[in-house]
Amino acid sequence: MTLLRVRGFDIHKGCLEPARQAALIEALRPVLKAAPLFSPVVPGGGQMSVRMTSAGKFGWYSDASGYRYAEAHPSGRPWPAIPDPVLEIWRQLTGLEREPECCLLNYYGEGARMGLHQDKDEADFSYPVVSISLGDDGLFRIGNRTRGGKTESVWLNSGDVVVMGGEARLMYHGVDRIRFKSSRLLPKGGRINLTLRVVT
Ligand SMILES: O=C(O)CCC(=O)C(=O)O
Ligand SMILES: [Fe+2]
Repeated sequence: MTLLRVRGFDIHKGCLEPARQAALIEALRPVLKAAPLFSPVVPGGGQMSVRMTSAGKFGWYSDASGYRYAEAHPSGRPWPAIPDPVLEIWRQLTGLEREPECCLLNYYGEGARMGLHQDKDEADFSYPVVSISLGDDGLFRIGNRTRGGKTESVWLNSGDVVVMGGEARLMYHGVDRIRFKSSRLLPKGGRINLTLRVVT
């Protein structure tokens, strides 16, 4: 495991060994069953190429009227609890007493991407966002605190964990593309990214 620091983003390469990655996928199965993936509509009216769901008290949600945290899945059912092996990573890397209230699960299938954005729907930016990559490689792009300017990119591989805290907390970031089927963790291919967030 090596720590790479890019513009304040702490990138823990190879943080999770293969057995731990497989255990995480197992722990996520019941989450996906209770709260199936959906494709959010964005305020402009388009649909995200990433499919998503959440675990925790709050889930991230978007429709034509905007982005927000919601207390229920679009089905109307509450979000399932954040699995313990996921919380364990938060505790290990942040050392914080406070626990995340949202685990957003993004699934990137072939061709999916996520445009540059800031994570700013949370109330307190002094808490970091912890991002866990599983499955196919994803090209993560890091920008600045404001839109535009030079960016830097780094490939995130299965088992990498990024801590976005401090100066990085409000910096633009996104995923340009994935290398579909570069990993065998997910039988059908694709990339799962989990982001752990303190919301309120
Ligand atoms: O997929 C990733 O690595 C980043 C996801 C992300 O930035 C987000 O969900 O806000
Ligand atoms: Fe983000």
